[in-house]
Amino acid sequence: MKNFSEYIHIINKYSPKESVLITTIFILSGFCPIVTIIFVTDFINLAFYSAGMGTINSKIYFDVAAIILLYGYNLMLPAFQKLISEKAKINIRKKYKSILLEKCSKLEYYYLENAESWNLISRVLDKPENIIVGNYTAMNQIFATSISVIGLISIIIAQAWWAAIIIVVSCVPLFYLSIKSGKANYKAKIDSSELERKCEYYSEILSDRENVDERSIFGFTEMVNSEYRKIYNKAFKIKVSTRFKWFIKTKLGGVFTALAALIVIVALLNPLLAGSISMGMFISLVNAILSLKSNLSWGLSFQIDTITSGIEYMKDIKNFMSYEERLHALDTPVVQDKITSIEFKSVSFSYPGTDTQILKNVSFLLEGGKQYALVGPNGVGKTTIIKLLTGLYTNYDGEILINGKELRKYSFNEIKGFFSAVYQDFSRHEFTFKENIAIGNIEMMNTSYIDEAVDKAISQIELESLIENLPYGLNTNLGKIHKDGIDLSGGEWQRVALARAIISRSPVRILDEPTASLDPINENRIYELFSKISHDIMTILISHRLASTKIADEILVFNEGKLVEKGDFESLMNLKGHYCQMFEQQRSWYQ
Ligand SMILES: Nc1ncnc2c1ncn2[C@@H]1O[C@H](COP(=O)(O)OP(=O)(O)OP(=O)(O)O)[C@@H](O)[C@H]1O
Repeated sequence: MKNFSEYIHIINKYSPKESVLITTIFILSGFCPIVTIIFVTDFINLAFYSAGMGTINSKIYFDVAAIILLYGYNLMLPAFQKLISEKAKINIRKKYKSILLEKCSKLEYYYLENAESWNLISRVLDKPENIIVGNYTAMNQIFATSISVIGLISIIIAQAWWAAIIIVVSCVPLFYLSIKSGKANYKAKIDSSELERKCEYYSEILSDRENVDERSIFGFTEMVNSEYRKIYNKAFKIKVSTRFKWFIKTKLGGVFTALAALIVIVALLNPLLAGSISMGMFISLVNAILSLKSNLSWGLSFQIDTITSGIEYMKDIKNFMSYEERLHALDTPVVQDKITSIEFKSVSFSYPGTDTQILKNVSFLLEGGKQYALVGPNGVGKTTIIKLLTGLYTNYDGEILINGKELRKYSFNEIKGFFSAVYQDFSRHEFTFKENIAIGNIEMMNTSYIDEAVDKAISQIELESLIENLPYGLNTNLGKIHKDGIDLSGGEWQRVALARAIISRSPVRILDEPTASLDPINENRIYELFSKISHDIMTILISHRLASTKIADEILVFNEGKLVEKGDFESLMNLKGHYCQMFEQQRSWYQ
């Protein structure tokens, strides 16, 4: 019931005018059948009377006008209601969906990496406006039908009370089946949503510009296409077979209601023959019962079904809203002036919901102003260390100290203030060239200092010649969504990401495979530039190209979640351990 009223609360809050209009329309339409009975009865009685008298009673014109108005209202109702519902949907999309999106961006990181919670998040964010307005409309429709049924039953009770009971009782199986159907349909939606997301992914592979080269060179279009069709059919079957099964069941339930309506119509013949109801009343009651029957057996089951699914959706929303948030997740980073040390003390870590220990009792000390490199084979936990360090996961054992203070004692925006980063899958923002760099320093972005800072970052990463060739210089839109957008090469995008990291005032720079898209000459140049501008800054570089780690003050070598070696290049080479072996192997490629 609480979930049920939540819809009313949401629409009242975010689209109050439309909610009042929708309710008014439906209340009026609920009274329509009863008022129609009154006028149709009067009209038929007057028609019979006029025929008997041989003269038309002028009151009949008033009845005709009222009946035309009522029919007109019923005719216009769907279009009018659709118009208002669309407006309500726009409001909900604008106001309520942005609340859901904001919640999403505040969530603890593990919800985004966990498949189950990610499925729920996708369901919740999938067009909430349609579900919310659809449910509110269905509720009002049921309210309107209830008004009509109560009105009709009150009239019928006066003629034959047992007939009214038959109508009410005949609705029970329909109600029951509709509720079951709504639950089953929502469950089918949950089951099919994961498959639908896979379909979306396959369709992206088939249509994205980014995938076009691989698609044509490997010729996997048909393979992906057939996989897409297979999964689409599976999802379609889950949804359609459930819908079909429950459609048949609810329609069978509707047969009860139809039979009951016929029994009541036959039963009303008695009072008609006994003269206790007029011919006008009989005809208009039959008319009303028939239209109510189709309303009950077709409309009502659909509305109950919608509401039951909607209640399940509201449970999802509640679960989503109860997901833990990261405090200060949306706050701008607190500028941190300096870093003196970062220390991992016996840190062990497993990703939430998994048993595998990714980091095993890892300890090391990093000092401010120095350059560090984390190296090791794939999957040994290098990026995981960065995730812990930047506060994305806090469920580790041991201690992580930043400037001597345990990381969990900092607020999230304080932690963010320590770091700037260039990740392996760095972002390619569809903004202008200048904005792509400037967002690295949000605090400064809207001040007059930003132009100077952007220019400095551009010159430090030596991007001037690239900008000279752009049609609007720094104001050129980058990416594909803008009509005049210019796409950059992978290496050029990566250098823009590096400039973004440089403009940030944070004292620790994380470079996770930052030069993977650069040619060797540019890569070398970038590391030289970085070391030149990084005197009072700590740099943490993750790289598989071991030549690039030579410049680091200290190299930390990881294997199977453990720190196995550390030292500068010379000492690690002399040690002739893991690092030396990997380095020699890479060197042999070039000989
Ligand atoms: N969200 C997650 N949930 C569960 N396991 C994860 C998650 N993210 C990463 N892992 C696992 O943690 C291990 C370490 O991953 P990590 O990305 O830290 O390795 P890495 O050393 O950076 O590897 P690479 O050099 O390939 O980038 C991997 O086995 C990976 O499968």
